[in-house]
Amino acid sequence: MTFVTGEHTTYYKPICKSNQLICGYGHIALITGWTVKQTLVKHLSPKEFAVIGNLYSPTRGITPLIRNLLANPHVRFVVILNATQEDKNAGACDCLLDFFRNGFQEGKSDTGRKCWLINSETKGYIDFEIDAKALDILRNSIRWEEVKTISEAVSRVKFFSQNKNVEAWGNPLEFKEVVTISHVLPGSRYGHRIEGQTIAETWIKILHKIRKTGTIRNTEYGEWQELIDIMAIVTDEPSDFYFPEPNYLSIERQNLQNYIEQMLSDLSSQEGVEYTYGKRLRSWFKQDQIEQVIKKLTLDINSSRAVMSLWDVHDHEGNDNPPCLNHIWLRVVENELSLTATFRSNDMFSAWPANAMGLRALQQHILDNINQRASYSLKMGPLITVSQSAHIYSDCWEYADRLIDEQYAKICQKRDFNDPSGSFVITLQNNTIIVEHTTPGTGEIVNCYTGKSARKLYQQIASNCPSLQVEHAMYLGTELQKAEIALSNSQTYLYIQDQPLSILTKAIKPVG
Ligand SMILES: O=c1ccn([C@H]2C[C@H](O)[C@@H](COP(=O)(O)O)O2)c(=O)[nH]1
Repeated sequence: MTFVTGEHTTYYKPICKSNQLICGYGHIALITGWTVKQTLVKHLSPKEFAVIGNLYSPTRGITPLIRNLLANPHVRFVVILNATQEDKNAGACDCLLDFFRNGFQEGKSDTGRKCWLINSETKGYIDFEIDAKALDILRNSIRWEEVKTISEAVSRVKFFSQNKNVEAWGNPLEFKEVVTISHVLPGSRYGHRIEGQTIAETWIKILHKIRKTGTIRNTEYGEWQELIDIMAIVTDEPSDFYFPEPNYLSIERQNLQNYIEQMLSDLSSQEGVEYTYGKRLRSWFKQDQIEQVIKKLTLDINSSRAVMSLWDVHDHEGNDNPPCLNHIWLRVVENELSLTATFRSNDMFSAWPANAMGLRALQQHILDNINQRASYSLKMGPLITVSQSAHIYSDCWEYADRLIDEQYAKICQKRDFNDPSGSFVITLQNNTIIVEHTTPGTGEIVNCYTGKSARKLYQQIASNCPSLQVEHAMYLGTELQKAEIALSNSQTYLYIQDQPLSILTKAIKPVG
């Protein structure tokens, strides 16, 4: 069946991401890349376009776009607005253009999933469940055009919309979607502490934590899995940033410098470009807040007032894109400068690695300036992010799960046993279990527990040291149980910490 859309009666019916799209009655899809779509819709009437939508990511955004185009065969024109620096960084519009220009081939995603790979310098994926023939029909049936400015986009849409009697290329097509099922384990919802040496390592731990115990909920953007208040502590990110090889992060090294500039500089705002954090920090409140905190700490290194605010009370009124990063605080302790940043809402898969790297660069900038101006030799302390709604969108669950499968076990294997809560030395003396609690590193004794029952001892230790690392606590439990067995069978067993229980030979059996 074919039908004629010249009368503008066919309403666009998205099958994916419907709440993120502005739909109309025309036969032109306007893809705005990273430009805010509201800046275009105000220049157009719903008769002139079929749909207006953003395209952010070449690996995750092109598939839903294509599914929607296949389900709406009356769309015969695509105008792609490839205008901003973010578009250049993400490469999604370039990759979509390459899909139309160069096609696709069978391949694998970075996480090993079979998919259609777009023939492009930018990695772009299309779900393998979509029939290749249908993709070719789409490529041959749609006229596409790249534009570089908002006004050009508007005028091309208006121009194409003058075409009357445009025929649909065929019947609507829909293809199966592979749904990633989540098995959520029980766990507390509020307040989580995650620590890692690098942003890459901390990220995997964050993904693991959210995927295992996060609450699945519906939002205006579709489904996501969320924990509330994740505090992520990155202790040792190197100054030139660690990118794993091959890079599994959701940011590429070549895009980092540009992101850092958006965090540190007051880039002049362009129509359609969302606020940048640099603008909020440098000029939004008619103050350069980065300079303010440098001056504050230079004058008083002990100040607890080194605060920067990004949330504007007016953000409640009619701002469609209020900042996710809201508050930054710096603190010097024992010659280290730490930076703590609070996000009201944080996309932990797609945005957190870039957010964390930008903040780390800001921390370095502030440190360098304080050291220069006040001849201090402060060192970089940890970067701490507090993500209030810490979420992973459902379309990233599959990627996140594969990454967790590949990386999480490796990270757990290379853990050290330096529990900041200290260590425990267990011995048997005078028919009693002695447990000495020592400081990490120097091994000074800070407490001593004595008794005959493993359970009573671990209960005392647990109540005194509630922040023991999980594996350390489990280890202590097994050691204490071994000590109790040896104590109640002192003629048979010898207890030595970290050794298997050994059976006493006659020669070394204790007397009496
Ligand atoms: O620096 C940023 C900017 C945006 N987001 C994500 C968080 C949310 O997923 C979405 C913003 O949605 P609202 O909370 O503004 O509705 O973008 C971030 O994680 N970091």
